[in-house]
Amino acid sequence: MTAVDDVILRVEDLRIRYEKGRSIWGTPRYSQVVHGVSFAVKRGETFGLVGESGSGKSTIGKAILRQIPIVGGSITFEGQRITEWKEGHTPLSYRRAVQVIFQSPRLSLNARMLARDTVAEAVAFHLGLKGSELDQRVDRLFDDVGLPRHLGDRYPDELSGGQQQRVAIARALACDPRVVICDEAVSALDVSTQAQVIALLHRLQQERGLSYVFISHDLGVVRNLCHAVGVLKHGAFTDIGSVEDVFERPTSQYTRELLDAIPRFPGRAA
Ligand SMILES: Nc1ncnc2c1ncn2[C@@H]1O[C@H](COP(=O)(O)OP(=O)(O)OP(=O)(O)O)[C@@H](O)[C@H]1O
Repeated sequence: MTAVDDVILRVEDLRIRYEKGRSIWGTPRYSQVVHGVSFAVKRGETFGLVGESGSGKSTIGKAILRQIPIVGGSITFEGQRITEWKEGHTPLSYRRAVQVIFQSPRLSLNARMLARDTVAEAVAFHLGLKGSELDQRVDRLFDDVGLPRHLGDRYPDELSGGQQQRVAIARALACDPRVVICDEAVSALDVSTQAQVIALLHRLQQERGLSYVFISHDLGVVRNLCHAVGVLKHGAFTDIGSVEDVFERPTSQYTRELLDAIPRFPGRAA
């Protein structure tokens, strides 16, 4: 059994709907996209959310980030029920503790800001550092994500996709988060760059004790990086459990079909 303290983030019976237009009387119409999803993310581990496009993966990520309202259920972070906070009143401490990395760093980075300034801005905002202290912290973050320091003088468009994603990771790490939501964070990268970024995420997890919610449609990648996984279909889990259980002993036909679609899996990233 999981000790309560092992769990950093708990999602219980989460239900989310989006407004889908209005009736001729002006009454809002809703479409429910997440139907009672529950899972726990352990400290220093990775929980994978997999499923086909439109199954509700990013919606769950957005709810954890408090970017969208929920209809029912709860989300608890380090014992605090964050879904009880009023909309628009997310404490800065939570926004620091839970960061996100998106699929396209090109879209998430400011095209007119140098890589170094992108990271420095986050460090200055969250940690209030200036001058040489700020410079040293930014240098360390570049080193931590394996980005040569001289690349700090480039704009996003002058960097490769993998380098851009490293800048986005360095920026996300600037405030020492405990949880990082990785929303298709490696999906846009070519296979060899993808492997390098996965190895980087794995190393950062070991070094910093980070927990990840890893959103992906790629089961091979999930098998490599995740400890536990939930397979989503139309906003509900068809399977949930340890990676070994779900991949070796899937209980639903849907998960079996997804697994059959990939021929074989490499071992876990070192
Ligand atoms: N802002 C929105 N307003 C209305 N419906 C939305 C909104 N965002 C997402 N949806 C719908 O909610 C459902 C779940 O979308 P979501 O983006 O969470 O899926 P996903 O599994 O992350 O898909 P993908 O892998 O393509 O990103 C989809 O049917 C989508 O069309």
